[in-house]
Amino acid sequence: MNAANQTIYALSSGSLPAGVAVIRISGSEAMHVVKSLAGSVPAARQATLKTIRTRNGLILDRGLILTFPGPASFTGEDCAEIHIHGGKAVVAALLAELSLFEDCRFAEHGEFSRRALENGKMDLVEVEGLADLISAETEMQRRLAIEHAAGGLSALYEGWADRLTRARALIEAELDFADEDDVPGSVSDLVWSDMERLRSELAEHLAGGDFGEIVRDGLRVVIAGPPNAGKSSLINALAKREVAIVTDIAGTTRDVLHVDLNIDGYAVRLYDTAGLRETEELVEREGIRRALKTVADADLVLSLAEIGQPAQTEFPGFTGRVIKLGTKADLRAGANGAYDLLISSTFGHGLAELHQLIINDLRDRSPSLSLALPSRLRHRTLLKQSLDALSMAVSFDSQGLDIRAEHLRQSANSLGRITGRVDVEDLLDVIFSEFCIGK
Ligand SMILES: Nc1nc2c(ncn2[C@@H]2O[C@H](COP(=O)(O)OP(=O)(O)OP(=O)(O)O)[C@@H](O)[C@H]2O)c(=O)[nH]1
Ligand SMILES: [K+]
Ligand SMILES: [Mg+2]
Repeated sequence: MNAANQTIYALSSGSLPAGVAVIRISGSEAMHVVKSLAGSVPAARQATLKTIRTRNGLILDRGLILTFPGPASFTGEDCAEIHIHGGKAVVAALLAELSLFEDCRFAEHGEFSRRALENGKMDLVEVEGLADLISAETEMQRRLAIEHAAGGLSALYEGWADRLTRARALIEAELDFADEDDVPGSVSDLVWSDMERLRSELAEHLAGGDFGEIVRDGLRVVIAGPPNAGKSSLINALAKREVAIVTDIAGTTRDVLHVDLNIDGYAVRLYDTAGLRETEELVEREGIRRALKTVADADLVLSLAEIGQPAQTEFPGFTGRVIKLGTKADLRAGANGAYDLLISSTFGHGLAELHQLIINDLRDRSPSLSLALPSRLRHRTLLKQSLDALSMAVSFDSQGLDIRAEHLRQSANSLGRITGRVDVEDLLDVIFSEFCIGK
């Protein structure tokens, strides 16, 4: 039997020890394995308490067994779950026992999901959404992931692909009858006005990808400014721990450091960087080079300056938003209009207001209340291809109908590749390698 047909098993629950551990089994041998371990196969989808024994009759543990005969299972194959006590030795003993069954082996990364995809239980966007759901750490990441995992986005793409395909069919029908004089032009007009509408829907959706990626990967906020402005003190104050070294020596920070924060349910990755100044010192220069590169890749820059000093507003290669922060406000009284906000990391002043500025920035970026947004480069690339093909189809009146129909076909194909309806075999290894074992 080749590897793809073998029955697979893995620990699907989290790290051990734990109260309960769940071992999942999928494949044609699943029911045979359950019968051998538990003496009989419990009724489908009913948790049943069983004594689990080795093939020599020794008791391994007692636990719940659930069976899901295919195709009504996660993978579409015969599946079983064994819920045992989550002790390391208990789980090791059961996994060792499972390895003795013929045509059974330990699952690879994401192999359960891969089988679900191959058996048509999920499409590619749903599979990616599931991976994101499992790794979601903030509420907004969870909400975005569930849109993908639960099929919201797939339905949108399939609806659009169907619309493109129907339009192409109508255009091709018109081509077939082109010799006959009595074909009304109005069908074609209706098709093209609908395609024009679809083009703006697609463009709007694609534009939401910036925000989708920010929700999924986190907003990149970079702290920048001259040496001793208090950059490292700020990252420490926001992280509530000593992430970075703070001294009164200018040029303390050299490497780029970061912490992940959860601000109002959004993932925010905050970077501390080397102080920006002219210097001949080799290590510091390298630090500054890295700082500027990090700034260029930022979504939002916090430009720090000690109160009284001007805050830098322009950074090479960065066109996004800059928030000017006057630091060490405790040293001098009185606000100065040159800053967006005055803070004191030492005393915690202004930090709540800074949180609010970051939240406002995120809200400004959000295209809509819905999180049915593309969130990966893969989605964006294919959406862009789909949009480009559709734009070609609608915007050149002079080209032949057959060419325009071909553009419609290409546009639908690109959408089909997002959900995996159209050839994606080469992509699968990359996508599933992100998964943990047991998913
Ligand atoms: N009074 C006061 N001092 C501060 C405050 N924030 C930082 N400092 C002091 O300013 C000095 C420099 O702080 P750092 O956080 O190391 O500054 P930096 O911008 O990271 O400096 P480099 O890494 O050298 O670029 C330290 O002595 C801090 O204790 C503040 O809010 N109030
Ligand atoms: K310093
Ligand atoms: Mg520093």
